[in-house]
Amino acid sequence: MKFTETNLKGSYVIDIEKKGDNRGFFARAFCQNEFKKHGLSPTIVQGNIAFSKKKGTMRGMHFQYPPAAETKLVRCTRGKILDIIIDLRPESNTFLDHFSVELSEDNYRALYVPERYAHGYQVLEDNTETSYQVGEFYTPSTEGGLPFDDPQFNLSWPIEVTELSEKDSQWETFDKIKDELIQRMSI
Ligand SMILES: Cc1cn([C@H]2C[C@H](O)[C@@H](COP(=O)(O)OP(=O)(O)O[C@H]3O[C@@H](C)C(=O)[C@@H](O)[C@H]3O)O2)c(=O)[nH]c1=O
Repeated sequence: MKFTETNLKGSYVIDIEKKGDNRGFFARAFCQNEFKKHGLSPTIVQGNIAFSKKKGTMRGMHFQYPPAAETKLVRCTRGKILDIIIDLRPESNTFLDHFSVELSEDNYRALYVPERYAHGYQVLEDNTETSYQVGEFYTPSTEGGLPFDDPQFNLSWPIEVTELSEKDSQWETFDKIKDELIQRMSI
């Protein structure tokens, strides 16, 4: 696996290294030892699949507050997404900066999202499937979110938004939750 740290410390784009033969290829997609060597948490407690029917569908921006903050290892196993993360660690030099990357069935790319980051993505093709492993149990009582179009972040989504959950249409903007977020994200 090839680990490339993004502009946001601790978050990584992970590419596979294919071993091809007459049948196709083989590639390692996760390894506890390699994760540890690069300083990534190797803990996985749940694995999730999300299927989105329609191009333009938006999911995010989501996070869990400590003590249930979670790492995510995100992959797009069918179709294509534009994935964006926002650094919500108050002590970080890149607090409130974001990073975006395209993940697709063709590029086999994964994104490792550290704890205390917001995460979201837009689906770029019909019938897109994401598959991701998380480092903490789903804990709805600690769930938080920000609007995908929060003016604070000026995120650049490539296409028109066609579908959004009710929950994701109701997150308060960063401006409104700033104090609470900084307090709860401080460790
Ligand atoms: C995330 C999650 C949801 N659910 C349930 C709650 C609800 O009934 C249904 C759909 O949940 P949501 O609307 O939150 O699903 P979704 O909007 O796809 O949520 C996901 O979005 C991306 C961007 C992330 O980063 C993920 O961590 C996760 O928050 O599934 C679980 O049972 N376990 C889980 O881990």
